[in-house]
Amino acid sequence: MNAYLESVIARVKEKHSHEPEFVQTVEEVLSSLEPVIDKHPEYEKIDLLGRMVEPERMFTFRVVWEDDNGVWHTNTGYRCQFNGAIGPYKGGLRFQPNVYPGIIKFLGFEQTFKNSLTGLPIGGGKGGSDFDPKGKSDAEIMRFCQSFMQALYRYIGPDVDVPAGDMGVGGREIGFLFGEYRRLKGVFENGVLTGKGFSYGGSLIRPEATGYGAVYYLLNVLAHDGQSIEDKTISCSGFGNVTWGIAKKAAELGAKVVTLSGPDGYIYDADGINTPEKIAYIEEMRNSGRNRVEDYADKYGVPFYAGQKPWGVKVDVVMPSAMQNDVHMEHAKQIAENKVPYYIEVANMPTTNDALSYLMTQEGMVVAPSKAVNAGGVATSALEMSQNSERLSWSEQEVDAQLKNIMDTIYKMSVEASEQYGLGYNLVAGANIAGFLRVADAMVAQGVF
Ligand SMILES: NC(=O)C1=CN([C@@H]2O[C@H](COP(=O)(O)OP(=O)(O)OC[C@H]3O[C@@H](n4cnc5c(N)ncnc54)[C@H](O)[C@@H]3O)[C@@H](O)[C@H]2O)C=CC1
Ligand SMILES: O=C(O)CCC(=O)C(=O)O
Repeated sequence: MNAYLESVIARVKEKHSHEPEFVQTVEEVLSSLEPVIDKHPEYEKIDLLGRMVEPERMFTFRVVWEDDNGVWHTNTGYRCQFNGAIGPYKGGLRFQPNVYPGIIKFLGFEQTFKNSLTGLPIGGGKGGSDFDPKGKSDAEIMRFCQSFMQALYRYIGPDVDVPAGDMGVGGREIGFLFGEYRRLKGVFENGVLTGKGFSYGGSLIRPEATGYGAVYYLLNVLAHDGQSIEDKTISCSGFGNVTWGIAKKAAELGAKVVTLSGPDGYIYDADGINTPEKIAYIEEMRNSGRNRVEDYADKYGVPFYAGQKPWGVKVDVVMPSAMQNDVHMEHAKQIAENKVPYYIEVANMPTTNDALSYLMTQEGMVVAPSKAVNAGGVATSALEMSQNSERLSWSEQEVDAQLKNIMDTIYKMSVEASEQYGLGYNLVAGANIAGFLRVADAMVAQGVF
């Protein structure tokens, strides 16, 4: 391996051994950049890679909130402003009990390259809290969001840092966060957050955008092989915002999602989760805060497999869409044994590095990386920022057409970058290289920073 590249990875491994998710993404991305780094020996002198793996700024804050019984609780809030070379920091907030700096940093690092791939002026950021939304009342969620924003509002802004949703943060939370920001600042600065409700500056299609974008990306992959999406079966994990968007678009195009999962297990619906009622029920389950997918099996009389993941189900397309490291080596082997032709990552880093390498070497399997596939969400957030700046709202058709165009371009750029560096049809390396080059150019141009 290139000596400079190797030394940066080794340094990250040593320095961040207590943050395995961050080490994992750095190793995955940097390893695939070797042909680029070989071609640019000048990067070493300006320590471009060393700078890229160090967040520009990261901070933690105390979030105190009162529950419905009058008991006070203390959580930790985080914001990581990872890389602002190509635009204001941009990325979601995650509320989940397992959130710690390693998760926020892995997400911020991925976000930097993903945002670059969109071609839009957005830098990489991420944040969140170890707060557990499960079982909380609306009033408790509101008080938590208000307290979170009280600590954060001085450090964000439409041209500074623009948070949005991620796991555990959807339209309801963004509404509470925005209300508190407006109260504290005394200005109607709605470009400060994305994923807002339409009535106060949200973009049409943003709720669906990550899932729709993933399906638009899949259409490109299928077209490359002369295939259509019609009648394809898809297995998804989770039953959150992203899975909902995939199911909705897949149904519209004649394909069907047949699995959902949760921390309790997975369900298999052979008929497909493809009626408006079933799709709306995904949303209902997510919003219930129960975090139980078994509810779907109870309602629709389909099999539920307690404590298991859906990766052993034979389908045409696997789309892990819940969380990081959902697919391990044992699952990768099941997917390969089932001769699944398309492995399309959707959640951020859903595959362990060994499982990803294994899948990428399977004959007859196309592997697509999450930072490209799920970029439609943040891209549409950037379109929301544009609409807020213009003080206009675009039609559903306009946003959707732009989203589709962005996803087509991301696919094309990834293919071209991979070919240009002699890697053939490697969508994973192609996305990493294309995302890296834009950030690298901007960092080189901006000097020591
Ligand atoms: N919301 C967005 O616009 C974007 C989200 N993503 C990524 O997509 C993934 C899903 O995000 P969202 O759908 O927004 O989150 P969400 O909070 O709406 O849904 C997450 C889902 O994961 C499930 N889940 C949690 N722990 C689980 C476990 N141990 N086993 C199985 N399922 C589990 C939850 O039950 C829930 O259904 C995450 O990796 C997120 O970072 C990526 C790009 C944009
Ligand atoms: O819409 C956004 O700003 C962020 C979406 C997100 O969190 C992600 O792309 O992982």
